[in-house]
Amino acid sequence: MREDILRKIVAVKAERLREEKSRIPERHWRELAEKKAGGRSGNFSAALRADPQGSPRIIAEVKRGSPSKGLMRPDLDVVKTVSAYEAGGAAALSVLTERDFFHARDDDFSTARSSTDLPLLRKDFMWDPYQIYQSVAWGADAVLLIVRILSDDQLKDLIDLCRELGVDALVETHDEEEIERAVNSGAYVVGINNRDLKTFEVSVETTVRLAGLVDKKRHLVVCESGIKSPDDIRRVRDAGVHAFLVGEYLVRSGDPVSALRALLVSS
Ligand SMILES: O=C(O)c1ccccc1NCC(=O)[C@H](O)[C@H](O)COP(=O)(O)O
Repeated sequence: MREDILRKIVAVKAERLREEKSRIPERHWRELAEKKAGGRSGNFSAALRADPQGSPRIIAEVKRGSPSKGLMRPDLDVVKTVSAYEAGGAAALSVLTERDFFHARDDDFSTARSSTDLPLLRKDFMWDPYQIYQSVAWGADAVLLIVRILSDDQLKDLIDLCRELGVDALVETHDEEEIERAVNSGAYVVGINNRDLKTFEVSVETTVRLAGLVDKKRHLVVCESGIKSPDDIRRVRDAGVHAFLVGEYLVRSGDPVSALRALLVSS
């Protein structure tokens, strides 16, 4: 069986981070982040909270490629994609910023930021406060924290730092144990990723199974990965999930406005 892809990604990312830190010290990002702190506070989580009878909240992802699918959209135009997601009714956007496995370009996040006022999630592999300061300095409303790559202390410290800086943390889990660790570390927005990191198989049944473990009155739950039809949304929505993170289905659709609208009227 294949090795968990996260280990590989983190090893490559650690090298990139070392190089980045040698060029730009943490102080630079910290000072910028502290100036911006609280400016966009709570935007992301507020966008995911909705009237349970209303349409589903969708976080639409800007995604050029992935470890499971390779380079899907080398031609992806971030400005046009963001504008289509806005027109289609996305509640928030996710922008992948990892270069080696997800083929992100250096300016994808800044281009998205200057193209929309919708809440933006920086989706990357993060374990160092440096990356959180940098995300806030870039104008992120939320950052991804993946439980599997963090110790309990790291997770708690990063969630606390996010709170101090007024940025939401989408705390991503894959199984029962990780949900418990996320909740015990103070996560408010809990993501459940449907992708098996060893086989790359995706099944929305993962969210259906795990969502029951999260108290929906105290936490927001986000279903992540593998959503490719209105039926998937219907199925998961019945489990009480607040929002859905959708990438591949939208970037491959050829018509993201219609694809998003179809998902939004699915319940
Ligand atoms: O997308 C992958 O292949 C992948 C592999 C290993 C770790 C993470 C991966 N994806 C990150 C994501 O969580 C997704 O980009 C996001 O949930 C959207 O998923 P999808 O709608 O299936 O593109």
